[in-house]
Amino acid sequence: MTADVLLSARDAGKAFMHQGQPRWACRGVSFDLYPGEVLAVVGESGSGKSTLLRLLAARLACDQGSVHYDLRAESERDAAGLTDLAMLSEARLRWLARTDWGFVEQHARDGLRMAVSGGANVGERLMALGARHYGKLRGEALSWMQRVELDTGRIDDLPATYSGGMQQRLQIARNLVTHPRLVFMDEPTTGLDVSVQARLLDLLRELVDDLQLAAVVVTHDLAVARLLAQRMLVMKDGLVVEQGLTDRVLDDPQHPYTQLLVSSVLTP
Ligand SMILES: Nc1ncnc2c1ncn2[C@@H]1O[C@H](COP(=O)(O)OP(=O)(O)OP(=O)(O)O)[C@@H](O)[C@H]1O
Repeated sequence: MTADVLLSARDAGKAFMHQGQPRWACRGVSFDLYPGEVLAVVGESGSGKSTLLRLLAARLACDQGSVHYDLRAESERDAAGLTDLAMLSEARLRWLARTDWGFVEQHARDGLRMAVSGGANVGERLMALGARHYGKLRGEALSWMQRVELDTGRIDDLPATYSGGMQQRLQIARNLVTHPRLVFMDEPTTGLDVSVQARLLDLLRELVDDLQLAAVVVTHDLAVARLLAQRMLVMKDGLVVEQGLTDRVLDDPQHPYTQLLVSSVLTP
């Protein structure tokens, strides 16, 4: 591990009980993610992508190996550097998840608070950081709504009245308002209309560039990986079968499974 690494997985794995026996959903995953870098995790349904993402975001505990995160910039008093997430208290992990990390769910309603307005959804994470000034919170919410191209006139509306694409934009604003260093995304554009998807992907790419965000993006869509990620992991049956620079993996796939994935997209 080098000093620059932001997130590091070492032999990470998770098993679930299946018919009385542990069955590995993912195992032996190792990689380093650097600040500002986007990593895509691709593979077919059931290959273990979402489980891996949940391990990385400490929503699940590893049954094998470990995940480490660079805590240094998280607070002035912390000079711990790369820290095993398993060593952090629940409260500390919650704090990380609300401030230094974002998590964009596939279904926006899983990542939004549906009972409060769009503006409150954005302001809430700032309140977790201690912001209390109503005017400033509203100003930040307005500015983030503009940034993700939402109609600011909808600030007081409940998210349920937003379209699917708008809800996803709101979820993104809610996650980015605290300027996290790392964002986890689980199929962020899946299920949206193709034209909505394309614009949302462009927006995500712009935000990632502008904010110098590091991100781990789970997707079954190689085009999403191509557009957003500099590096990618290919998963099959819970194992990483290939990893490398996105262009290299997609243009010159080495593993037969990656070759199949790539050719299935190219072949009409
Ligand atoms: N909570 C759970 N309990 C039991 N088994 C689980 C659980 N979560 C996932 N699994 C199993 O782990 C394996 C990997 O699932 P996972 O959801 O990580 O795959 P995925 O690649 O994200 O698939 P999808 O794209 O369909 O979400 C599957 O066999 C799944 O049934």
